Formats: sequence, structure tokens, C-alpha cells
Amino acid sequence: MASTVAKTFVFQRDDPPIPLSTTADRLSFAFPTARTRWPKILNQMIEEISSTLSAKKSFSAKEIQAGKEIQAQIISLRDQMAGNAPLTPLQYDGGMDIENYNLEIGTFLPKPTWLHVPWLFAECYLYRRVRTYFAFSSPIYWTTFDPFLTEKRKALVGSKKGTIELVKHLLQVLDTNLISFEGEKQEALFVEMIQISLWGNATDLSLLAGGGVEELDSRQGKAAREKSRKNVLCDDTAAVYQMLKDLQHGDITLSSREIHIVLDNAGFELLADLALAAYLLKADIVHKIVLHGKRIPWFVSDVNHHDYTELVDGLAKGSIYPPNDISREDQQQLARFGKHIQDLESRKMLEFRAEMFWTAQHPFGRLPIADPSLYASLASAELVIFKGDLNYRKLTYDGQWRNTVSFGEAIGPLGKRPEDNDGMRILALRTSKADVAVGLPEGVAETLPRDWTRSGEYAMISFCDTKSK
Ligand SMILES: O=P(O)(O)OC[C@H]1O[C@](O)(CO)[C@@H](O)[C@@H]1O
Repeated sequence: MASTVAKTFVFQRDDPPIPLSTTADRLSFAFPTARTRWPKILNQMIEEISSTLSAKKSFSAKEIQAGKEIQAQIISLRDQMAGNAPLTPLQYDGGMDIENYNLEIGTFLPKPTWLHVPWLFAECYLYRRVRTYFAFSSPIYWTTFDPFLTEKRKALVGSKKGTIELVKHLLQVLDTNLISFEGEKQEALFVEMIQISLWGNATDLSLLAGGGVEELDSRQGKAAREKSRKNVLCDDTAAVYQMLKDLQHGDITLSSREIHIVLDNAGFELLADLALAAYLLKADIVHKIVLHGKRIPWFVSDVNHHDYTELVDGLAKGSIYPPNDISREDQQQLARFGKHIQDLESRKMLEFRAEMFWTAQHPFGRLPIADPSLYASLASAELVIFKGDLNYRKLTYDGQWRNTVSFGEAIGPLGKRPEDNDGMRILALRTSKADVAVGLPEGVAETLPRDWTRSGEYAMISFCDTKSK
């Protein structure tokens, strides 16, 4: 049962005419998500507030009261969801994005309810709505509270084996003279770093909703990556490598080649992305990497500025794993990597930004009209790497595309060369955890297991270049 969108909202002007994945569609992953996964995530938040209230003895009566009020709002939201209530306008909490969320709600036909609404919109709305509850609270403690922080920290601690393995390997890479590393070896290393960043996305806390972090180790590390390599269903790595090589050997006067990475999850995935960034800089493929994170707690495990600094500083200071839990040598290696990242930051070769657009409801094809200055900065980079499932869904509108449609077509306006500017080079690194999947060769989807788009076991490396040559 596809929901339609009446194209009355200026941002929808260039959206492709593709039916969207909705929470009413029994065959879609949106169906169990709205009925089971979201309520579990809301329950986790309610529990997190309870344990915070009981752990923090120094809370004032006002802070306790405020915490309970937020909890009551989340409980009410969970009940509205279960009762298929309409999506109501968000309360204005000072965010410039609220108005667009509310305008877009009015464009869905029929009137959207929790169990009959386009999935992508509703999921962004859900996290943005929860944020308003915290933002409205007067005690400062709650306005900056991240209900997912404990989970994110636990997952990082649970990723110890993968973290140590990855850092040790990366330090060896950084100790190699990469510039003289010519030909096939150089390309093999590039492929490996892309694979590390890609499969770093296989660990996702919103998918593990309610489950433990025990299975993290089995999804991380070299062995897991090698096993999964055959599951990359479309792989444009060679084209990206060639493009970057041409740039490197081309215009030597170009003194500031940049790559932007639109991040996904904190913890191990962020570490894998930092590894990719450090490698690209060391190999002189680019001169600067800009990392884009989220401004607010988002989709459980997405990285925000606090998560970023906690990881980098924690590695550098040796505070992520308790001293009796890790050997002295391993601790020193982690610290060396953390300090290397801090050094890149202080030399302005690495920068973390958190623009509001990334937590707007917009599919990314709307970027040129929704945030022209962000678009201009991404378009001026040599490459923009989008990590993870949600970014892929936003690139492809979470549309019900045929699997064989090209990635360039599914990303709408971003896949077409604009008349008035150079366009963008987009690389999506995605392990598949939803329904949308494009760019597959004819006949491949038919050979895969029933739940292949949802399991996180299959992946896409998709590249689209609309930049002038
Ligand atoms: O962290 P990622 O890779 O963006 O995955 C986000 C997850 O959340 C969802 O977007 C929401 O249910 C799934 O598609 C996916 O499992």
C-alpha cells in the first residue's frame, strides 16, 4: 500500500516520481520497524532515563521532575505509535528545521499516521520529535542529554578486539612509505581501506535493538571482512581509485584536494572511517578530510561531536579500556593512533562539522535547494563519501526502485550534471539494512536469500560522478 505525496512543498519539486517505502506495507521492513523496533528503541530511552535518575544522587527536585516529564512524553509517544495516531506538528524548539518537518507532514495523502506513513520521513520525525522533549526541558542537564550515549559507549567497549586489530594494522600502513607504494600494491591497499570503512558499518545499534553487543566481534576484523567481500553486490571501487589517481597525478597546482565523509555510526564504524581518512591523507591522495556528523542524538548510534571527541581523546589518553583490561602495548598503540588524529586536526587536515541538514527529513536530492551553501562546499570537494544505510536511503529517496535501476538514476537530481555548476562525485559505502537497493546487475537479486536487503550481510559500493572533467 503505497502512500502518495501531493507535490505541494517546494522542496519536493525535483523528487523523482517513485513510490516510497511505507509503514503500511506488510512486505516492507518498515512494517516490523514501526510495530516492533521503534517501540523497543523508545523503551530503551525510557529505561535510560530511569537508570540516570536513580544513579545520580545529586539531582535537584527540579531535575528529577524534568526527567520524569520527558519520560512521560516518550511513553505517550510510544502509545500513540501503537494506537496508529496521526503524526502531529513538531513543537518549535528553536530549530530552523522544525517548520519544514511540519510543512511536509501536510503533503502526505492520506493524512499520515504512525502505521501508514512514508518510512524515511517518519523515522527522521521520530528522532527529531524526541529531541524536542529534551530541548524544552529547563534544567540544562536534560537539554544536552543523549539517551543513546550509554549504549554507544558499551558498543565501543564490546568492540575491543576489532578496535585493537584495526589500529595495529593501520599504524603499520601509516609507517609504510605510501607515496612510493606504486601500482597494484597501492590499489590493493586502497581497496582494503574502503572495505574496512564499508564493513565498519555492519555493526549498528538500531538493528541490534534490544539485543546485546556480544555479536559485535564476529562482525568486525579482517576475517569477517574477507568472508563478506563476495557479498558486495555492486562495486565501483576501481572507478573511484582511477579518478583519485588521475587527480593526484593531474593538476599539481591544485593545493587543496578535499574529501568529505558523511559519517554514520559512532564507535567502531567511526574508528574505521578515521582509519580511511588517515590513510587517504598519508598517501597524499587528498590534503584535507572533512567529517560530517549529527547535531543531535540520531538513529541510536549516529555520531555527534561528543562521540567524536570522546573516541579520539579517549584513544589518545588511554581511557577507553580500563588498564587491567588491555595490555600496555595495545594501550600504547591506541594512544599513538589517537594522537595522530589529534595532530591531523591541529594541522587543519581533518575537521569535524555537524550541519543541521543531516538531521532534516530531506532526501539528499533536495540538498541544492534545501542548503545551497552546504551543497556548494560538498560540490567543491573532489569526492563525497556517504556512509551507511540511512545515508543510502536518503540518497535514493527510500524509493521502491527496481534493483537493476542505476545508482545515478535513483539519486535524482544529484545524479544529473547540473547546468549551472560542476556537480558532485558521490560514493556510497553501504551495508544493506533496509529495503531499497539499486545498481545490481540483471538476475543477481533473484539468487539471494529472502531477507538479503535487511540482514546487513550484503553491501553496495556505488559511485556517481557528475563533476566536470
Ligand atoms: O546506521 P545505519 O547503517 O544508517 O543503519 C540505520 C538503521 O536504521 C534504519 O535506517 C532504520 O530502521 C535501518 O534502515 C537501518 O537498519
